[in-house]
Amino acid sequence: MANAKTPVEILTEEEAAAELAFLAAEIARNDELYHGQDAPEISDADYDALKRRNEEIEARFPALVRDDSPSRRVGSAPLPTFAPITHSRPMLSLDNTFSDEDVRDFVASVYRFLGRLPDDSIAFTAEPKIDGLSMSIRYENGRLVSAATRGDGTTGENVTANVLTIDEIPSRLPAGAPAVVEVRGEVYMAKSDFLALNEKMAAEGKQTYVNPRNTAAGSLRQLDASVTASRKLRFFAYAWGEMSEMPADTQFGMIGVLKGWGFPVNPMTQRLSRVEEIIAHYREIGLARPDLDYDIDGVVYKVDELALQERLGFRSRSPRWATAHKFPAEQAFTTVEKIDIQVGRTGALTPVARLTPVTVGGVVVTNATLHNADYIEGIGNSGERIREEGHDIRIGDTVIVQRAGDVIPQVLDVVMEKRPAGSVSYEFPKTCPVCESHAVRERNEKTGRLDSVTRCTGGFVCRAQAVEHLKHFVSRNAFDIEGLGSKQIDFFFEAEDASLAIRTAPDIFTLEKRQAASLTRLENIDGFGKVSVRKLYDAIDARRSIALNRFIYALGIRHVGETNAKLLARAYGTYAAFEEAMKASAPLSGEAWSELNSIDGIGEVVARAMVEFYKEPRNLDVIGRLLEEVTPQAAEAIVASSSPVAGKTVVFTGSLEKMTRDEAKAMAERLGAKVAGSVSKKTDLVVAGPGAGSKLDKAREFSVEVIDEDGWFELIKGS
Ligand SMILES: NC(=O)c1ccc[n+]([C@@H]2O[C@H](COP(=O)([O-])OP(=O)(O)OC[C@H]3O[C@@H](n4cnc5c(N)ncnc54)[C@H](O)[C@@H]3O)[C@@H](O)[C@H]2O)c1
Ligand SMILES: [Zn+2]
Repeated sequence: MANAKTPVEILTEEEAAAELAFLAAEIARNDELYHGQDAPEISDADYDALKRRNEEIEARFPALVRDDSPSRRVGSAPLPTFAPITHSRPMLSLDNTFSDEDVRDFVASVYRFLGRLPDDSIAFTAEPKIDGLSMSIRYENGRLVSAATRGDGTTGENVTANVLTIDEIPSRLPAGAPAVVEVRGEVYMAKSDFLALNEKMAAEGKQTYVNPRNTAAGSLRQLDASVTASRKLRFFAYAWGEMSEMPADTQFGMIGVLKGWGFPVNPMTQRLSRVEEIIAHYREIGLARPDLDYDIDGVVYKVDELALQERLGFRSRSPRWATAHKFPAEQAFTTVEKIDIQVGRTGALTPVARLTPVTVGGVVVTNATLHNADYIEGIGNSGERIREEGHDIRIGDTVIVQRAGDVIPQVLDVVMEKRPAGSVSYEFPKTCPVCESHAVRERNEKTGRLDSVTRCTGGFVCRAQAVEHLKHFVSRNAFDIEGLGSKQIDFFFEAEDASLAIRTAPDIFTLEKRQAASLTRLENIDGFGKVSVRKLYDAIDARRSIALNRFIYALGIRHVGETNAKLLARAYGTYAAFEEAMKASAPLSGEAWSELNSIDGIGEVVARAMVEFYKEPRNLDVIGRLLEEVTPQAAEAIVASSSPVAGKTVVFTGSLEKMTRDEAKAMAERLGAKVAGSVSKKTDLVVAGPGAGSKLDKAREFSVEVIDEDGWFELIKGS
C-alpha cells in the first residue's frame, strides 16, 4: 500500500484515489481544529505539507479531484454558537509560494494571463502576512454595523460585539466615506501582550496559551465580549469587501485610504515592480521578523492595479492576482541523541538535549534546553501536563523543535509513532555528573510539591559549582576585576601549576605572591603579556578594599542578589556584625533570627539560605582566608545624627494616607532610622495608620511607642 512517502510519480490511480480521500478527511479535520477550535494538533509546516501533497496528486490525476477537495475549500464551517453572516463578497484564502523560483513563476503567470511582455512593467504590492485571523467589518453610513470571521469563506460568524471592544478598530468612519464600506484585515495579539497574558495565567496557576495566533482567535470568538475586551487585541487593515464606491484604483492607494480612515496599516507595505526587488523586500521583512511585536508567517504579493486584479479574477479558493510567500518553518524534526546535564553555580542540574543538527528557520540547531526533570517527564511548572498528552522525552526520540527569534530552541513535542521500540524513559541522575555528590530535589514547604530543580549537594567540592562561583565572584556587580573574566577564570581554574591555580576566591589575591616565587611565569603564557599581567595584579589590588554590599553579594549565597546584599549591609553595618548575626541565627529562633527576619525586604527563604551557608565549615574556611586578603568597608552610616529618629528602629503599619510605604521608608532611612518589617523588642517606634492589626498588639506587648501619621510628621518636622 502506498503511503505519504511514495513519490507521486509512481502512485497507481487506485492508490491516488485512496490517498486523496484520506487527505480530504485529514485536512478537513485539521482545518476544524485550527479554524474552528483554535487548537491545532499539528504544526503549520506539517499542515502545509499535507496540502502540497494533495495538490501534487491532484495535478497528476485531475480526474480524481474530489468535490470535497481541500484545494476547493476555505477555512472551516462557522461555529453554530454565533449567528451566521453571509459575506457580500467571499473571503478567500491565498495561494502559497515557498521559494524564489515559485515567486518568479507566479509573476510570470500573471504576465502570461494578461498577455503582457516581460518588459511591460506590472506593479505589485508586498506586505507582511500577519498571523492572526481575518475579519470583515461592515460600515453603513459611517457606522460600524457588523463584523464577521471568515468561516468557510462564504459564511462567517457574527462577532460584532467582540470587535467593538478592539480599540484599534474605529466604530465610525470620517465624513465623506462611501455609504457602504467593508474593511478587511487581520485581528492579532501582540507578542508582548501574549507573554504578559501568559505570565498572568501562570501566576494564577492557570494553563498558559500556546501561541499568539490561537489565543487571538480564541479571545475574539468569546460569547462574553468582556473577555475579548480584557485581551488587548489589535488589527491591521489590508483589504476590503463590498464598497458602494471605490475611493482609489490601486491596492497601494486603497491601503492609503484605509489609513486615512483611521485603520492601522502595516508600515512595511511597499509597491515594487521587478521580481528581484520583490524578493529583496521579502528578505528584508524576514530579517525584521524576530524584532516585530507580532507574528508574521510570510509576505503577500498582490497585483497593484485593481483593473488588472479584476481581469485576473479568482480560482475556487484564492485570487489569481496574489500569493503568499511563506517563510521557512521555524519548526523541524530531529532526534535526541543524548541528554547532558550542566551544573550551575548554585548546583542546579540543567538537562540539555543534544540533537542531530537540523536547520530551523535558517539556523542550525544542535541543542535544546530541557529545563528540569519534570519538563522531561512532561510536567509543567504548576504540575500541569505539557506537550500533547504529557509525552515524556527520551533518548532516541524524534522530536519537533521550535526556534522563535533569538530564544533558546525548545522541544515542542515528541513524535510517538517514531519512538524506537524498547526505548526507556529518561532517568534523571541522582548524583552530580561532575563531583558525584548526591543530587536532591527539595520539597517546597508551602505547597508540599517537589522543587522543580535538582541540586548537587557538593558545594565547594563540586568543580562545576566552584568555577561558576568564581565567575560570579569576579562579575560586574561583585568584585568586578578587570582582566579577570569568565575565560580567564576557566584558564586559572584548570591550571595544574600551583603558582597559577585559582580554585577559590582567596586564591585570586595570592596569585601575585605565588607567582613571584615560581618559575612558571604567567607573562610567558599565550594570551597574557608583561603589560596585561601587571594590569591584572593592579586590578586585583584595587579590590582589596571593597564595599560591604558587594562583598556579601560576591559570596554567592543562594537567593542573595544585589538588592538583598544592600539591605543586609545597611542593616548590619560591618562584616563582623553580619557574620556574627548569621551564626547566631543558626537555631532559626532567638533574637538574632527574629532581627534578621525583621529586616524589611528579607524574607524567610533568604534568611534560611544565609543560615545554611554560614553553617557550612568549608564556606567559613574560604571566607576566613578571603578576609586575610580583603577588607570589606563598613557600610556608610547614612545617619543624620541630629534627627530625632536617628539610630532608631521604626515600623510602619496599617494603611498610610499621606505617604506611600516606599516614601515612608525612604524618609525614615534618610533621617538615619532603620525600618523593620515586624515589631520586636528592638523596635523603638511604630507608626500606625488605620487598620493596623497584629503589629499594634505586638507593640503594646513590648510597650513600644505608637504614633499615627500626623504624629510622625510632627516628630520629624524641621529635620
Ligand atoms: N496547524 C494546523 O493544523 C493548521 C490547520 C489549518 C490551517 N493552518 C495554517 O493556516 C494557514 C492556512 O490558512 P488560510 O486558508 O487562512 O491560508 P493562508 O494563511 O495561507 O492565507 C490566507 C489568509 O492570510 C491572511 N492574511 C494575513 N495578512 C494578509 C495580508 N497582508 N494580505 C492578505 N491576506 C493576509 C488572511 O487572513 C487570509 O485569509 C496556513 O498557515 C496553515 O499552515 C494550520
Ligand atoms: Zn557537583
